[in-house]
Amino acid sequence: MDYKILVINPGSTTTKIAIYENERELFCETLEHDINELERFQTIQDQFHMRKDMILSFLKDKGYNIEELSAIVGRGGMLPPVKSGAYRVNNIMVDRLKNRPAFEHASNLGALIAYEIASIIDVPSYIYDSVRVDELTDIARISGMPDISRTSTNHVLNSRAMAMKVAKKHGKNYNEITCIVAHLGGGISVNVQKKGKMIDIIADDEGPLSPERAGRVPCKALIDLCYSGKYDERTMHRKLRGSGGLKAYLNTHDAREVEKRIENGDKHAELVYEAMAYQVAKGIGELATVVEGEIDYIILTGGIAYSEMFTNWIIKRVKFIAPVEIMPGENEMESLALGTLRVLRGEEEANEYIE
Ligand SMILES: Nc1ncnc2c1ncn2[C@@H]1O[C@H](COP(=O)(O)OP(=O)(O)O)[C@@H](O)[C@H]1O
Ligand SMILES: CCCC(=O)OP(=O)(O)O
Repeated sequence: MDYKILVINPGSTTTKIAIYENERELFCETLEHDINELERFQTIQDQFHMRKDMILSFLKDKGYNIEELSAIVGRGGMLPPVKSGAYRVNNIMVDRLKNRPAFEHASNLGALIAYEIASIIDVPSYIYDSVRVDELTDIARISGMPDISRTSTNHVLNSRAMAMKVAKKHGKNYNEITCIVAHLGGGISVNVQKKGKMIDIIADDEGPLSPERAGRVPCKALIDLCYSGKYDERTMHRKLRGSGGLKAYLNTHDAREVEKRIENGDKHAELVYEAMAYQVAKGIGELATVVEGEIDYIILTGGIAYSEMFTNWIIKRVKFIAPVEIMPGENEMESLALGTLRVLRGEEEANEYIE
């Protein structure tokens, strides 16, 4: 039986869409959203109709009939912690993402738009390997402050897909290997996957600085800044996510632009950019202790993994731990499609979302 799957992946300034017929990609398109147009909306949630309508008109203009779709999958958003794999989108998930997401993020729209379009044509909608997959061990949850329990938010979809690819490349089963994956994109996350489970992570506000995020910063100074009266809450959040990291130090979140400056002799750019690699390497070292150094592969993936300059800085610091595999780019659209295909074929069961 043939299946056609529409994949929806909303990012901060783009919505990527693709249609897969079984394993074959029929097309993949990035719909760009004008930054001035996005600023018209108070919240990301308010962009729902604009993004959904844009997808539907794109499909219509290109002659794709949505009635032919077997299922729709969206990138999973900021839910309370969930399991890995697929979830069928239901009313409870929709209510959570619309009204009480863990925090605002463009990916919250993935499930919502998938559900809305799927209900027009009466097919199922799913999310797969949500950013909120949480398989941390009990010991990893202790933060040092009883009011704050550690939880997991990271680039699960691409990180798991790359780990599976590397396992396959070496003729091994994903569930047999232990690896550390660093996703090097606009946001950076590092995670350790032991025999199919992502048992600890270093990401986001606990992680390395990244093109648009501050990462882990000294807490006492951060508290002082929050109460300094200089910045409101929204601005402080933006300093951590959106306008932190390379953007704050160098006024660009494009790693390629930073590399051009370094090639032209900009020593400050070099210091900050190498600090980002240094922090990624430190994160890998830290997670290596979680599995007592027993690691089969370290995997570098995401857009910045295309850069030899950047990956070489990491490799020189971590190659004593395990062999390093470079898997540049991200595999999110294919991973969403293939995960859904396994569900449609009955090779994998979708979880039911409950709270
Ligand atoms: N060839 C390259 N060399 C260095 N950096 C790159 C290259 N290609 C893309 N990047 C950087 O990758 C980052 C985006 O990574 P990507 O994984 O595509 O995004 P995201 O995780 O934000 O969806 C940007 O900082 C971009 O400049
Ligand atoms: C670290 C959680 C996932 C995430 O932030 O995704 P983006 O980098 O795509 O925003």
